[in-house]
Amino acid sequence: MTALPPAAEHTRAEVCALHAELLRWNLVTWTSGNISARIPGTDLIAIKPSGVTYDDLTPESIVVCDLNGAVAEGRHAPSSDTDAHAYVYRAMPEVGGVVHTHSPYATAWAARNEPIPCAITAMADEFGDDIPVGPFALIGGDDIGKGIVATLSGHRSPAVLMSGHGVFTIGPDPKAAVKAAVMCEDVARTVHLARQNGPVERLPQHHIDALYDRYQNVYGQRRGTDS
Ligand SMILES: O=C(CO)[C@@H](O)[C@@H](O)COP(=O)(O)O
Repeated sequence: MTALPPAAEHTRAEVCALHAELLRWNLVTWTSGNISARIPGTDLIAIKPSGVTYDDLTPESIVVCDLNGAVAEGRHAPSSDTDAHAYVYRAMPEVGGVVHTHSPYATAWAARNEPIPCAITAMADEFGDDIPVGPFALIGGDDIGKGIVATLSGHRSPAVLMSGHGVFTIGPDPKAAVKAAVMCEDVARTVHLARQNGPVERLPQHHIDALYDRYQNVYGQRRGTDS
């Protein structure tokens, strides 16, 4: 097996810990869903082992793969979505984390092949646009990854609803990708509930742009301030 750089163990521990957030926010059921992260300074990724229940995940069970999805180190077979994650990392160098869930409200929108309209400020903040739908693709191989990249390249949204399947999110790091998955399910539920009582209007684009800019560049604690 490949001798791993020190960063690999830190990333494996981070990826393992972040899977608990998918349970905490009710985004996964049984063994569905998975998280991966690029291992800094390497051409390697750390990804969830396939079919392992969340309670049984440990840092040592997180699998290290190269950017073609081949196992570099690990006792388990990697996620069945490894090809999809690896394709995204090869095609989008800015991406440091990828998350996949079947969270119920967002997956219901994916089942309807319907983008979630940017109708509330929380969507403008985090997604800067509608949450788009990507093409249906079978699991394994590059088709899911190609659909994610084709849909999200040049798009503000870090989330895509893969038709008939579920949510994939990206981020500069795995925590950002997990946040995008949490917020995707939150807004999917809110907009769904709103539409139960009547049509929902998309916010005017200039408001979406202003809200997105504020949230991405002003909101919260800036670096260097006492937080
Ligand atoms: O949706 C799929 C594959 O895309 C599920 O099998 C996936 O959520 C979980 O698979 P893994 O346990 O990561 O292999």
